[in-house]
Amino acid sequence: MRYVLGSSSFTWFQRLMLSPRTSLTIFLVVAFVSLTAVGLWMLDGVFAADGLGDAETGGNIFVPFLGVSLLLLAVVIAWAVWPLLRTAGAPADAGSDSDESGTAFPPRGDFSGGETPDFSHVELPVSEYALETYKAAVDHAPAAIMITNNRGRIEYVNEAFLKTSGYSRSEILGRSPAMFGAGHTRSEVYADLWQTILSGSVWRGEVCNRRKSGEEYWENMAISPLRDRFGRVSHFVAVREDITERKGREEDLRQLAQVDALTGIANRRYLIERAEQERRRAERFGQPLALLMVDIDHFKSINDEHGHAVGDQTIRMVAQTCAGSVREIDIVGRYGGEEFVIVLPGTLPEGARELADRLRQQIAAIEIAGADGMPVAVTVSIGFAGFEAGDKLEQLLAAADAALYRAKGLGRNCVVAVTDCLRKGPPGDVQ
Ligand SMILES: Nc1nc2c(ncn2[C@@H]2O[C@H](COP(=O)(O)OP(=O)(O)OP(=O)(O)O)[C@@H](O)[C@H]2O)c(=O)[nH]1
Repeated sequence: MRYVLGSSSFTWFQRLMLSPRTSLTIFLVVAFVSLTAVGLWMLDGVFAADGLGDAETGGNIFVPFLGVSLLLLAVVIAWAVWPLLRTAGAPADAGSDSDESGTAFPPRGDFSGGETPDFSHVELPVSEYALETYKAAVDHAPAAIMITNNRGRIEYVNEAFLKTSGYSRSEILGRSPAMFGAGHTRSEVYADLWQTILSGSVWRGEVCNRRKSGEEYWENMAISPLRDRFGRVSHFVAVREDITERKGREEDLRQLAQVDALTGIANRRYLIERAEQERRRAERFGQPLALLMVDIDHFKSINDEHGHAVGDQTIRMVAQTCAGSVREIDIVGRYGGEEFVIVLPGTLPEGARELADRLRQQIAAIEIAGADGMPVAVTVSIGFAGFEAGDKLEQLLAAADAALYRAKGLGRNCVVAVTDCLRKGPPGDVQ
């Protein structure tokens, strides 16, 4: 016999019709009425002879027969209606655990330690019709639903799950949910997931999975433990929503917020944010940090002679050359119109000079066709500075800028390191 908790969605009439107790009652009532009718028919001869019986001799046996029948009828009806009267007054999810014979089930929860069991929940019998309705609701729910047992094997997936994952049911059932992992989710996320659901709570999070086609997709998941009637975790139900599109939009917004539209490298705002992170790291751990400031020489002339399209193309190519010359951990950003900043974590001034020289030469070798079809000469001036303890980011930027200014003064297409004198402002030593 199957049961379900909570009866608030059932009308009295439905309860009445669903209860086996009611069916039995109806049967007994019909039986009593039939018996009474048969008794009357059998006593027909007596009535025919004596009317309603012999009052003097007390020979009217119909009256006690009917009395006993009605009494039994009243007892049976009371027996049938009493549980409904009791449960009707209780909250929707309250009552007592009982099966159709009235036997209490072991209630949920851990009752070790001599606690009084809580019999406040009632379990009402559920018809096959109701169960079919619930199953259809889960089967065709718009969210993907998966049920795994407590050994981590998949026991159920609904239609939406099959559609999202691209697998057939037979390819999924009995296997581990790990089959969907794209391999990007950090192990701490899974550790947190298991810790949460094994402690009986609901875990919510975003996970990157892989469809059967190999395509990766993002899902927002809520996983909750299911307990059996003895309070033990027997299954886990996961409700999953495909959020790949939303993630894509978020990524687009992130790109817009961080990336310079013309060049594809970091924009000024993001550059400063990342540079500040690196400055703090250098400060805290006493690590070296260098910063390069790169500026295209006579860029105004390029614009004027060849037009803005060629000017833009020049900016793009210089940016790409800068980005292609550095390590993954370095940060390249567009600081101004034709000015770029390169942040070099863990780099001493010697290393910065080496990179700056190489970069200057690579940029001088860039080939861009001008408006007249002739190559455009592109050179850059570079100033650089090493982080000194206590430097604020503005000071570090100003130091590199001072060196760049000096490089321009020296005739451009050269690299200059900042010196103490340059840091202090007045013109000084040039390297
Ligand atoms: N095509 C194009 N031009 C830009 C962009 N941003 C700034 N500029 C132009 O770049 C030019 C920069 O000129 P200046 O600051 O005088 O510098 P310069 O001509 O490179 O001279 P030096 O730096 O002293 O060698 C200005 O004419 C700006 O209008 C851009 O995104 N695209």
